[in-house]
Amino acid sequence: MLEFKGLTKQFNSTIAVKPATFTIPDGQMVGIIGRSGAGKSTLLRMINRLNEPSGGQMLFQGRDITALKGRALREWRNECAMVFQQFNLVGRLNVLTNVMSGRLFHHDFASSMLGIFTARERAFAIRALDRLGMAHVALQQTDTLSGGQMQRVAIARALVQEPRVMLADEPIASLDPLNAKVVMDALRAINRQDGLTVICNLHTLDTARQYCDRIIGMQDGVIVFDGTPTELTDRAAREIYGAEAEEAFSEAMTSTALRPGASAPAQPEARVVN
Ligand SMILES: Nc1ncnc2c1ncn2[C@@H]1O[C@H](COP(=O)(O)OP(=O)(O)OP(=O)(O)O)[C@@H](O)[C@H]1O
Repeated sequence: MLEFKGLTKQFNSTIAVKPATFTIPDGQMVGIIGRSGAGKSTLLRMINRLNEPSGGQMLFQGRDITALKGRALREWRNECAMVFQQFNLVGRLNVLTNVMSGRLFHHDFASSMLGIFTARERAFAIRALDRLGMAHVALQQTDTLSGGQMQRVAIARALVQEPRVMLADEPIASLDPLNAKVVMDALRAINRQDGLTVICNLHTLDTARQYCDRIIGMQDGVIVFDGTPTELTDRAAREIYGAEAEEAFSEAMTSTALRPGASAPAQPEARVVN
């Protein structure tokens, strides 16, 4: 369980995230939505401490994440795998090497510099690629792949970290609707099959509605909505998006091709924040 207790972030005069208090139970798939600048990325990046909180506390299974330093902090970052909008892969390396780089935390400096991985790690990486339908390109140079394929490789790399939480910062923002569906299906399969908590920032309203158990809506650094997709009425969504509502709604219309797999979403704890 991830607990946020008055977690806040200020950049100079901008309060990007105002004190946020909420809990994410293990195994939930959470979508964070809101207009540009609402604080979504800052909130997500505080979880793995890529953004250092300015105040408040964050606990994972009762352990204070905000207090971690040195190796303990690196270990937490390894447990908290992250996928990014721009994939963050090394294009000139082959796919398998990119995936195995997810194991670097488990290596000493010398073996990581030399790129020495065990046979077990290679097999693990191939299995992760296979889960994402990408094992056939394991030895291909990464920059020859399409965006959707690259994001699947990035997810495979995140998986070999053996994470306890998966963070995804706009994972489908650079993809066409078909690839976006493949990537969201993969994230949801991982969530359902492994019971892994997945927290993702999403621009597309109906993607959040279709794939997430729970939606958190942010506006000007404040969580203004926290509930299930069915509780996120059009009226509530318009309030979250404000002046950008029409854009969010038209994106929803153009992405109706996104239909997740058949399994029904688990019922999360839900609450509407006014
Ligand atoms: N490193 C930074 N330095 C200064 N201000 C920042 C920094 N990062 C974010 N901000 C500010 O914090 C606020 C929240 O930004 P954030 O990127 O979290 O929003 P967002 O909802 O993720 O937006 P988008 O959807 O456009 O990515 C914005 O006003 C932004 O300008």
